[in-house]
Amino acid sequence: MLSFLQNFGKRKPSSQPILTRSDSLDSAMLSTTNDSVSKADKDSTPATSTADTSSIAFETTPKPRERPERSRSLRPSRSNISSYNENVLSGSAKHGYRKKGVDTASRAVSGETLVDGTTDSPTSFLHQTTQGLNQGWSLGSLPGDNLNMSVKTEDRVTRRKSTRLSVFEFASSVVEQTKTVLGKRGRETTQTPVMKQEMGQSAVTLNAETPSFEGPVTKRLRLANGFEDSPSLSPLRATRKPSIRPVKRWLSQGLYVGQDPDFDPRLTTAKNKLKKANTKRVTSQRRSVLPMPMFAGQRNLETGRNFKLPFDVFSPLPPGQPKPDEWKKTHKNVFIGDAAAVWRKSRFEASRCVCTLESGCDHSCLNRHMFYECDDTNCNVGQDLCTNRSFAGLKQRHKKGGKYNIGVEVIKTADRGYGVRSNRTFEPHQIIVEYTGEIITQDECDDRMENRYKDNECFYLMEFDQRMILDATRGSIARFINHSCEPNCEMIKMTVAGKPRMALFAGENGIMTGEELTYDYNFNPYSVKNVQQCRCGAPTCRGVLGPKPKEIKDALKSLTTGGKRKLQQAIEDGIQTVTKKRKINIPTGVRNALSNVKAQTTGTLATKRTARGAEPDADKKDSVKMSLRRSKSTSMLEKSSSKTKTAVNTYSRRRSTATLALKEEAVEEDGDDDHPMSRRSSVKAAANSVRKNVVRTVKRGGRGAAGGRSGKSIRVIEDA
Ligand SMILES: C[S@@+](CC[C@H](N)C(=O)[O-])C[C@H]1O[C@@H](n2cnc3c(N)ncnc32)[C@H](O)[C@@H]1O
Repeated sequence: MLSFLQNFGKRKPSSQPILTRSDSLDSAMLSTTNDSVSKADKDSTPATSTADTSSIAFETTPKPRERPERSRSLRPSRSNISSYNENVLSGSAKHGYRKKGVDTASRAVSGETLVDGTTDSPTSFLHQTTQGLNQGWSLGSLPGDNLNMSVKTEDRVTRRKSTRLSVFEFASSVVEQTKTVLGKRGRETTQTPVMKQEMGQSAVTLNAETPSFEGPVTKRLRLANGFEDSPSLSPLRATRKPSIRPVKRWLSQGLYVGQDPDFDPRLTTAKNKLKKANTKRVTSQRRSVLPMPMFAGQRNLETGRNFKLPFDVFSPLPPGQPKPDEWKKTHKNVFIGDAAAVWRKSRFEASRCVCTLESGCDHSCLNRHMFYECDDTNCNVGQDLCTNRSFAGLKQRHKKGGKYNIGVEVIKTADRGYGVRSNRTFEPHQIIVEYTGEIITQDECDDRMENRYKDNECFYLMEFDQRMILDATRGSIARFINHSCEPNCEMIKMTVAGKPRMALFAGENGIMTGEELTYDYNFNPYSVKNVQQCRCGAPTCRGVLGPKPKEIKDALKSLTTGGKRKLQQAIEDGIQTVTKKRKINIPTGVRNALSNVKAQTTGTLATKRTARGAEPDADKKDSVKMSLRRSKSTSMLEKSSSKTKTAVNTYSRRRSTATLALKEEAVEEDGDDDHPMSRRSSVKAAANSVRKNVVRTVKRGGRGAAGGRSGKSIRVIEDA
C-alpha cells in the first residue's frame, strides 16, 4: 500500500510515503483502476517506472480513434495539469484521456473489479471507504488495510498515474500553496509561543522516531501525540486559532469592573504603576465592584464629598498649533548679577496665623489677608486643614506632571500675538500659573533695555520687590498672558517662605476649559503717543491698554476739588488715580495742583494718626501708609523713567507695613477675651483696603530709534 501510494499521485518519485487522509480516499478510489490494470498486466514485464507504467497501459490498449496528430510540445503536459473536476469529486470520473478498449467502467469506483476479484458491492466499498476515512491514522493500521486493498511491495506493479487531482489532493495542494504563500512567518504568527515550543519539541521527537513523515507540522504533531481523528487534523483547521468569545463583564458588573481602585486617569500608565507600588493599600476594605447606588449615597453622606459641576475637563489643543519660538524657560525666580547681594530678607518676621482647628485656615485667615502663604512655620492649623497654601499646591501639581496638571498652554490669538488659554477648569481664586523670571536690579534692567532688548517688540518686565525687576524674557509661560479690561484672572504677589512670588489666580467666576486667560495690566503707556489700542473685545473695553484718559481726568478732578474724605476714598480705591497722571500728558499746572493736594492730604492723615496715639485706626493707618508708599513709588517711577526713559508696567497687590503691624497687634490681643473678633475684623478691613491692584504700565519713551518704537513695554511690580 505504501509503495502504491508512493508511486501514485506524486509528480516525482519520493522515497517517503505521504500519509494523508486524501491519499487514503484517493488510493481507495483509484485502486480499482490500478488493479484492473495490474490484472491485465500481471503477466507482462513489470515496469520499473511510472513512465513505463504508462507505456504498458497504452501499449496494451488500442488507439482510441484517429485524431489529428498534435505536436508534443503543444500538447499539455499531463504531469502539470492541476484542473479540478466535479466528476472526480463524485467519484465517477473517467480519468483522463482514455485509450480505446480500456474498460472505463473498471476504472470507476463503482466497478466490480476490486482487488483479488472481491465482489463487494459499491455500497459496501463506499462504506468501507468511509470507515477508512473515519479511522485514526497510524503506521500500524492504515485505512487501506481495512479495505483489503493492500498492495504487497513485491507485487508492486507500475500503473498509469492519474493526472487529475482528487478532491482531497486538491484540497491538500491548496493548503500547501496557502502555506507557501504565508510562509514561515505566516505560520509563526498563527502559532502561540507555547504551540511553537510544543511543536518544536514534538518535531524533534517526530524527526527522531518517524523520520518518514511529511506534511504539515501540526499534523505530524497530532500523529505523534496520538490525537487521532481530531478535526484539527485538517490542515485548514490546524492554522486557525481557537476563538475566545469576549465576555462583556461590564454589562453585569458595571463600567469600572476590573479597574484598579487606585487608578488615576490623569496619570500615565507608568506613573499609575509607580503610585500603586508606592502606596500601601488596605485591600480588605476594597471592593472590586462599585457599591450600589444606595450605598454610594450613604458613603457620601458619611464621608462627604464636594459636588462639582462640571467635572474637570481636560481639552488639549489639537496638534499642529502655531507655537511661539522657543523661549528660555525658568520655573523659578533666579537672581542675576548683583541682585542676590542686594536682595534683603523680608523685613517682616513671619507670625503665626490665629486660625483655630475648628474653623481651619479659611477665608478669614490673617496670613491670607496679608498675602502671606501659610507653611509649617506660620500656620496654626497644619497642612490638612489649611487652605492658604496655593504655591505649595501648585508645586505639587507640577510635580505630578502632565498637561492637565500644568493646565495652561500657549495659543495664537487673531490680533494680539500669542496668548495663554486654560485646558482645564479652575475654581475661583485657584492658583493657575506662577509668573517667574530673572530677578535683576534696576541698573541691570537699564542695561538690558539699552542693549539686549533694543530691537524687541515686547518686553516682559515687572517691578517685583525691593525695587528689583522680574524679567520674564527668560521665564514661565505666564509671560504670554494678555491684557483684558474685563479679566478673568488676577495677578497676585504673595510672600512665600519670606520671599515674594507672583502668580496668576482665577477670578471670581473661576475658569472654564478653553478660556483665554487675561488679567488687567493697568498698562501705563507713560506718554499719550505710546498709548496702545486694546483689542480685548470686552463690552466695557477702555479702548486702550490702561485706564481711559477720561477716567484719569475725573480722578484728578476729584483729587483737586473734592474734600479730604473724597480724596481718601480715591486713594483707597487704588493708586491708579495717582499714576494715571503720567499716562496722559497732564498739564503742568494740574500736576502741581495734584502734588500739593497729595502732600496736604498725607500730612493731614499722618497728623491725625499721631494724634490718636496708641489707638490704632486700621483703615486710616493703612491709608496713610499707602499714600506714603505710593508717593515713594511714584517718585521712583518718575526718577526711573526720567533717567532711563524705560517703560515700566507695574503691578502690586501687596500688604503694607501698617497692616502687618496691625496684624501682630491683633495676634497679641487675640488673647483678650473681651473683643477678640472686633480687633481681628478691623485688621481684616485694613488688609482689605490694601487689596487693590496697583498696576502701572508705562510705555518706553523715546530712546533713540529703538526706544521710540510703539508697543514696547515692560511691566514692573510696584510695592504699594
Ligand atoms: C506681555 S506681552 C503678552 C504676550 C504677547 N501677546 C506676545 O505675543 O508675546 C504684552 C503685549 O501683548 C499685546 N497685548 C496684550 N494684550 C493686549 C490687548 N488686549 N490688546 C492689544 N494688545 C495686547 C501688547 O502688544 C502688549 O504689549
